[in-house]
Amino acid sequence: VGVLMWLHLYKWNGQGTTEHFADIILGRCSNYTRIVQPALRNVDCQKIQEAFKDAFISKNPCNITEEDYRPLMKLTTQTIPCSKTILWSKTKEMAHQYTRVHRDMFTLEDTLLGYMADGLMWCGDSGTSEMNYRSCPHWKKDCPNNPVSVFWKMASHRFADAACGVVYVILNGSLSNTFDENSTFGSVEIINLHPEKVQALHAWVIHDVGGVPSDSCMTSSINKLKSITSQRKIAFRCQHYRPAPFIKDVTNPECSPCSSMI
Ligand SMILES: Nc1nc2c(c(=O)[nH]1)N1CN2[C@@H]2O[C@H](COP(=O)(O)OP(=O)(O)OC[C@H]3O[C@@H]1[C@H](O)[C@@H]3O)[C@@H](O)[C@H]2O
Repeated sequence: VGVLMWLHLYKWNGQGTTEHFADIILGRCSNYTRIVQPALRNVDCQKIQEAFKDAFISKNPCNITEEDYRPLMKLTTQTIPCSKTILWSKTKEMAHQYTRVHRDMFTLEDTLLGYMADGLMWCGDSGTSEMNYRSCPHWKKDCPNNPVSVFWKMASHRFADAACGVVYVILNGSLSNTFDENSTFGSVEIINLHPEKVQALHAWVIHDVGGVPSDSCMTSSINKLKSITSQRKIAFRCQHYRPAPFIKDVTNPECSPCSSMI
């Protein structure tokens, strides 16, 4: 029986549920609603923890749906001021350095939902109420509709759906496809921005310090992003930066910012 149990727990190719997952969710929720955003102090973190677990516990981890997360979504609705939404793609660390300096702006991680889940893994299995700490489905090697991938797709969808005013996106100018249509930004967020609420998308393209300042706003992938936004009746603007001035917003003689309207 032991071997069968071992096989049952180790059958996936992805990392297992983060140790103390439920306690981390509860602790992060309390921290966020008391310290990071006290305006949310009336949120019930116990209920949120329960709703998060109920989304995937005792369910097949390859057949999770956005519906499973609806109760959690209802408990974590949050209003972001217009022109304060920051999206990112392949620039996670840079985006969070920026919002650590510009505290009035929000990446998904700076909202309660993203703050609680960032960096964690979680999955369960039908037929048991336990979390699987040994392994969880890998989105490519096992299945895309696993608890973590469905969560980020749903959270990203909702984050973009709620955005208004000017929306910013931080992209990586050091990659050949600075804009990747298959990324979450490219396949979920950009298509869920509402033209009646979002006037413009401003892309900040960051290229390596010391790297040759390519004119990374004129690449084919950025032109693809521009064509998608104009088809959706959303104005587009692109500026490219070196990391340092971008983060500290200091003027930098050679590139302050190197803007190019396209
Ligand atoms: N911890 C977070 N993870 C993710 C966020 C997010 O906000 N926080 N995501 C997605 N995401 C997960 O990160 C990788 C892809 O990143 P990466 O390839 O670097 O970029 P993506 O465009 O796919 O996704 C970033 C974009 O979607 C939201 C966030 O608001 C950004 O505007 C993939 O597994 C996604 O499911």
